[in-house]
Parts: sequence; C-alpha cells; structure tokens
Amino acid sequence: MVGTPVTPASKMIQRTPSTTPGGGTRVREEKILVTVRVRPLSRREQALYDLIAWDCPDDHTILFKNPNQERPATSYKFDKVFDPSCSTLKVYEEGAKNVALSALTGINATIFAYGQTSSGKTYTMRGITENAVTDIFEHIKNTQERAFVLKVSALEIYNESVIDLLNRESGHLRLLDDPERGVIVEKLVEEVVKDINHLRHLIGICEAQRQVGETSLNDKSSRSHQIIRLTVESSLREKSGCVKSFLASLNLVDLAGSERASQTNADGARFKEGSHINRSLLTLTTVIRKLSGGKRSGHVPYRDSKLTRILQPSLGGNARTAIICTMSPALSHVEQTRNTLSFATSAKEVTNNAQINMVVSDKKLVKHLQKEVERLEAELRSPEPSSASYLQSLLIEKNLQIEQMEREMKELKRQRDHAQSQLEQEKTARKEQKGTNQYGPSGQVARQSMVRQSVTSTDPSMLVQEIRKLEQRQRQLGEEANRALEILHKDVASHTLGNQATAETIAKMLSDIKDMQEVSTFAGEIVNGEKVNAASLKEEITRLNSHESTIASLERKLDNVQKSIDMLVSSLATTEDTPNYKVQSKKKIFPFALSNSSSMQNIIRSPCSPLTSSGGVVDNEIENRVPENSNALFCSNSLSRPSETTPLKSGKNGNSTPSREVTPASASNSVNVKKMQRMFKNAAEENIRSIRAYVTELKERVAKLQYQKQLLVCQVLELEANEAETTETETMDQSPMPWHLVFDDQRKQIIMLWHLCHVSIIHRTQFYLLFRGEPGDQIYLEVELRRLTWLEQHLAELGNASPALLGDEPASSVSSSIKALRQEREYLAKRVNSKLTVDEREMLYVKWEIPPGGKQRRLQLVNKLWTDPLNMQHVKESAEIVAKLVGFCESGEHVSKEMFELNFANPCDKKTWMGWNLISNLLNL
Ligand SMILES: Nc1ncnc2c1ncn2[C@@H]1O[C@H](COP(=O)(O)OP(=O)(O)OP(=O)(O)O)[C@@H](O)[C@H]1O
Repeated sequence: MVGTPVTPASKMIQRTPSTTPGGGTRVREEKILVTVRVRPLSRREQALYDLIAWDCPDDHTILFKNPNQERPATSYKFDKVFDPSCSTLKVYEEGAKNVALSALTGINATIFAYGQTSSGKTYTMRGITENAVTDIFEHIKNTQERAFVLKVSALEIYNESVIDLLNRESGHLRLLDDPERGVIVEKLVEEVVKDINHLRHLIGICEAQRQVGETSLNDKSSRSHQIIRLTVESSLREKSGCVKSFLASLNLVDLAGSERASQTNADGARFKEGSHINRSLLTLTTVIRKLSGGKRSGHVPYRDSKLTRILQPSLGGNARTAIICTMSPALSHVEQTRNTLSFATSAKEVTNNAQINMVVSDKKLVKHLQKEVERLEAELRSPEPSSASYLQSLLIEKNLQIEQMEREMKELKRQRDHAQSQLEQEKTARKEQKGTNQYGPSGQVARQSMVRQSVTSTDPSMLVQEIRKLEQRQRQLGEEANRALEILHKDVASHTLGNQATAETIAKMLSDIKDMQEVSTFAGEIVNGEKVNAASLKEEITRLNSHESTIASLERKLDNVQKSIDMLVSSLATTEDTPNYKVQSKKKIFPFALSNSSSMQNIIRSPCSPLTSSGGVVDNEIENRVPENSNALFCSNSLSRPSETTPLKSGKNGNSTPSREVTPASASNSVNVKKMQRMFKNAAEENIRSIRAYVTELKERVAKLQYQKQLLVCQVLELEANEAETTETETMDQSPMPWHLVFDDQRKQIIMLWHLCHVSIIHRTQFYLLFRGEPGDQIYLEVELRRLTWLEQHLAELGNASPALLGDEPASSVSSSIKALRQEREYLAKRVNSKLTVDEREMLYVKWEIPPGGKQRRLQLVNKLWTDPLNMQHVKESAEIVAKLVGFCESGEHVSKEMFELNFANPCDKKTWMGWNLISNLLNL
C-alpha cells in the first residue's frame, strides 16, 4: 500500500529531478531497475526431488550453488534479489512500486516479468498489478488538487498477433507508427476507469480473455505476452488556470515464458506458440543486449517483434522500466535460469531516458482560450489596461482621497469661521472702546477700515515727500501767477488811458502781486529750509496747518486779480469807439496771442519771443518792425529782466509807450495817436482775457492741489492715530482690496451720506457722473467720503446742521439745508421745459409715475430725483436727468475732474461751496 502522505512524486524526486506539473520537461537517464525473484520449489519440482541450485546471500546477490564442488559458484548481482520467502508485496514495493507510480507524474512506466515458463511471472505480475492499482487509486484519493483520468487497455501478443483483450472481437490489431505518439495499436479499446473495482473488473476480463494453455511445466501456462496499459492523465483543478496535464502510461507486462520444447513436451499448437514466444523473447533479448552495449550504437531490432515494437519506449526510451526476472531455484532449470539471469544482467545496463509528459487537452485549451479572449475584451473595453479589480481599487482610493479632502475643507471652513468670529469680536470691542457715535450709523466702521487701509499702507516718509511735492508745485504756481501779473501790469501800464479807475485797479494789482510774491517766497523758504524727515511728521502736519492760510491767501489774491481784470476790461470797453476795430486789430496786433491759455510758457514768450511759433509772429515781423532806437517793452528780454519793465516807465508821459508796433514816424505823428490807442485798447482787452483765463486755470490747479494736500493731511492724521493703536485686527485689514470693489463701496457710502446730509443734488450729479471708478478717482472719492463722514458726524453732534448751504457758516440748521435743497429742486423744475423736449418730459412722467394732469408735474418729477440712495438704478437715472437740466452735457466742453471743486457751486447760487478751508477749520487744522 502506498503510505500517505508520502506521495509518489516525492518518492520520485530521488530518481527524477522534476516532477512538478508546469515545471518543464526534464530528461534524466536512468537504468532499468532489474530485480530477481526466486520462487519456491514447486510441487512438481519437489516431487522430482529436484535440488535447489541457487542461494541468495543478500538482497542483491544470487549465487549458484554448484553441486559439483569442482566448479566455482557463480553469483549475480541485481538491484534486488528476492528469495523464495519474499512476498509479492515486498517485490512490488522494492522492485516495482516507484516505477509504477511514476505514471501518476507524467512518466511512462513499464514493469514486466521475464523468466522461464512456470517461473512465476504471472504469479508475480498479478500481485504487482493489484498493488499498483491500489496505490494509484490511493494516490488519486490523496491528491485532490489534481483531477485524474485513468484509462485502461489490454492486449496480448499471441503468435505474433495483437489482440484486444477487452474486445477480442476486434481481431488482430495492427500496429501503427505515429510520428508523435510512436507505435500505436489500431482500434485498441481504451476504457475509462470509473473506480478501482471497475479497473479490477476490467483486468479480470483481460485475464479471462488471455490465451492460456497447459504444458508439462505449467497447467495454466500463458501462451501469449500480455500488456495491460493504464493511462493516467492528471491536471490541476480548472480554477487554477493551468491547461497542461500529466499524461503517462503504465505498462504491466506479463511475458510468456521461454521454454524448451524438450522440457515442455510441446507439440502442435503449443509448439507453434512456443516458437513465437521464443522468437519474440529472442528479439527482446537482442534489443536489451543491444541497448546494454552502450551508446545505442548499431541497429536495435525493435521492429523484429510486435512485443519489442510495442515496448520500444520502455526499452531505452521515454520510460522508467522495472524488470522482475523470475526464476525457479530448481537445479533442473539451471540452464534456463542462467539465460534469465544473463538477460537480467544485460537489462541492468540498459539506460532509459524518462521524461515528464505534459499535454494540453483540447477541451481545456478551448476553455482557456475562451477565458483569455473574455479577459482581453474586458481590457479593451476598459479605459486602461487594468483589470476590473485594479480599477475598483483605484476608485476606492480616490474616494478615500475625496473624503479626506472634504474633511480638510470642513476643518478649514471651521477655522475660517472661527477666525472671522474672533475678528468680529475684536472689531466690536474696538468700536465700543472708541465709542459708537464717532462715525455715525452708516457703516463708518468699514469706511474707517477702508480709509485706514490706504493710510496705513503708506509710509510716513512717502507722505512727507508727497506734501513737499505739492508745496513745490504750489510755489511754482505762485511764481507763474506773479509773472503773469507782471506781464499784465506792463501791458496795462503801457496802455494807460488816463482813467482814474484804471489807475486804481493797476495800483491794487501791483499790491496783490507784491503779496503773492511774498507768498511764493514764503513757500519756497519752507521747502528749502527744512529737511524731509519721516520722524518729523507731526511737525510737518503743524506746518501744513499754518500753510493752509497761505494757500487760501494765494487763492484770494487770484480772485482779486480776477476782479481787477474784470474792472479793467470794463473800463476799456467804455472807451472803445470803433466796434469793427477789434476784428482788424486781431489780425494786426496780438501781443499776447495765446495759442493755449493754459500754457504759461506761451504767455511768457509772447509777443516777440523768437520761440513763438504762431503765425502772428511772422505778421509782426513784417508789419510791426521795431525801431532801432525804441525800447522794446514787450520783447522776451523784458520777461527775463522784469525789473526793467516798471509801470512808471511805461506811463510817465501819458502817451502810449513806444512799442514794436509803433514806428518812430507814427509816434511823432499825432494824427495816428487815436487809432493807435484803439489798437492798443483792443490788444489789452485780448490780453486781459487771456490772463483771466489763465488765472482761472490757476485757481483750478490750486483747488486740485488743495484737494490732494487735504487728503494727505487726513492720511497723516490717520497715520498718527494709528501709530498708537496698531492692532492685529488692523493688520488684517491692511490686505489690499481691488480698486473697483473699493470704488463701489465708497460710492455707495457717499451716496448714502449725500442723502443723509441733504447735499445739493447738482453736486451729487456732477460728482457721480465725473468719477466713475478710474484709478485717478481714488483721491476724490476718499476726500469726498472723509468730508461727508465728518459732516455727518458734525451735524449729528450739532443736531440741526446741514452742509447743503453752509457756505462759510459751519453751523447752519438742518432746516435751512433742507430749504436750500428745496430751492435747488425748484430751480431745476423751472428748467424742465427748456431743457427737455415734450416727448422726453412725457416719457419721464410715465416712468417716474407722475400722474397726468396733475399740478406742478415738473416739480413732482424733480422732487423724486435722488431720493432713494440704496437704489443704484434710481441714482443713475436721477443723475442723468439732473445733468440734462443743469446742462452738463450741452456745453460740449469736457469738464475736467480738476475743476470739480469750482463747479460745486450751484449755478443759480453764486455762493461758494464750502471749500477745504472750511473743512480745515472744522477739523481744527
Ligand atoms: N513465488 C511463488 N510462490 C508460490 N508459488 C508460486 C510462486 N511463483 C509461482 N508460483 C506457482 O508456480 C506456478 C507457475 O507459476 P506461473 O504460472 O506464474 O508461471 P509462469 O512463469 O507464468 O508460467 P508461464 O510462462 O507458463 O505462464 C503457479 O502454480 C504458481 O502458483
């Protein structure tokens, strides 16, 4: 019996290096296992008093005991020698088992018994077969990982004919040579073994079908060679995916016994049988001897008998072979026994080349290919050359990542909310500390934060630099104004008409000019006298406060000059005689021809500067030749040396001062004096107008400077305040906001403050239309916002103040501002008919829901304008209507933003809008 768990495979490792399915085919040379079994003396032999001629001194040696002491004993050594006492099981286990079970691992195996007739071949092979079958099924039972298919076929070679023992009716079978499978028996039945009993049953059939005959030596002498072939195919279970199988055959061969006719007394059929037996056995012996000769040199006569043809693979081929030589110990059979042992001795030298036989079954191959096709199709359908399980694992991994990210986002949101909450708490605490009434109810905290944002982001030294730049520009403006006034003075002085009022005007202008020169000098001294130092910021602020009056003074002087010019023009107009002369003189005389009234350089260069590029200069050169001995008061050098062009010099004799237009001949000719006077008057008029325009521009520029300066002052104040209370909260507020967002927010706040402070809707309109969010608008919005914020606070403290018509009075009542606003609306209502067409009016009435046929529809319309500060569409449409009514759009001229302050005044009200001087006063600057 096969002892489990020792499998045949494990046993085989000792003899064959590779027995693992799928491990590849490995070939190992192996000698035929040759053992000798000595049976006991038979009854027949014992009856004849036959002698035992053989001895088994050990398991490997058989020794011939020569009764004739004169001859030496002959010994034979084999792989195993079984004495008569040995059981068939021992013979199986030690002489056949390993070879037999090799078939379970894909190695062909052949076990056959060779010996004289009646030596015990059939007896031994029955036992070997039975044990092998038992072990095979035991192995199958213990090897569940593999599926086994066992088939059985059986044949006999009788008289050199192949007969199917499982189907004797098939007659004599042919042997075919297959290129791959070798010699095959045509039409040999191969039964699939269901179980061990089935196999036993089939084997029993074979024995029953075998030719047996009685001889003198054996009552049941086998008269044929019998081959029972067990084919074992085994493979791993299907789920493993392995398609290869072990396929091997186990040949259990019971040869017919060699015999001597003289011994067997065979005749007739037995003799014939014996002849065939002996012939085939002779071939077998020849083959063995050939094979045992080494190197397989020479011809091996396999084909000389069907037995050797069929057993060819087992004889020096792809099989493990075990030969059990059976023998009788009787002295009477010693010659036959010697032949057997001689055969056995030869067989020991035969080397086989057994290898594991692997096959791929068609069925398994088809299944395997089908699965492979399905797998490939699935891969083709999938986006990546990955298996579904891999994709699934990827999906799981991504889901985990998403969940992780969601958790992180949730945590970040929580932290953000917490930070915002803390920030709000700190803001609230700060607001409570500073007092909630400081900035009123209109979102001043946010506004403060926004303003501080721009302030705190500015370096103090930068602010000082900006202030200095403004002062420098202011000083330059003052100098330009002085030069303009000097030129004007010379012009006027050179055309003195003897008018007392004019003389007084000129005198006043001279005084103003002197004052302005002082202002200019003062500003210059400041700039030159101090060093820019961020550390002295507070001193800068103090100095700026003192300069505020300087700027105001400069503006007042300019206003005075303006009035003087107006008076001068008025006086000149009264003396004009010839209305058409202006046209003529314009062409001939244009001493102050200004190609651009805003350009001070043109004023300085006119009229005789070589740098002048106007065509008038060419005309002057032709028609207004300068006398060689004349004093050219209006030459360019007069501007470069202003001290030489004094008013006294130009007007001391009451006549017109000789100019480049006046020839010596004309000066002496009194006939032309009147004409020249008119000409000069007209020229003066033109020049004065030019100067006036220039002065107006100067005022505008000063206003702009004041705007900028005031903003800087405010920023400095903020900065100063922030120095003492810089907190973490403010640091967070310093993060810059996009300008467009700041603009939108500030404009909304401004609109609300306009509404709360009852600011002029004309002012609102102009501001709204003028500042639409350009980067340069920032300064105006911040100033406006700061101004309104202060006003709102201030009015709240006063309780009844209104900025609408404050003018120079800082504490007007709210009722008066509302009244002023009402007057403004009444003024605008009167302009509805003149500024809007009938269709426009009707459309507006419908749109603004003014009932038809009602009284004062125009006033109803205007009263609805600028009344909803939270509705930006309302604000926009209100501004558009007011702009039409005021005429902002019809003048055709571009209203510069720098002139905005000048236009703050109500067109119907000559009162000056409260300027920055007032703001400065209110801020205690
Ligand atoms: N080892 C043995 N122990 C006991 N009896 C044996 C043994 N071997 C053989 N016999 C007996 O010897 C007789 C002949 O045996 P067997 O038929 O097996 O010889 P054989 O070699 O097959 O003869 P043949 O070639 O004529 O068929 C049988 O009666 C058998 O029972």
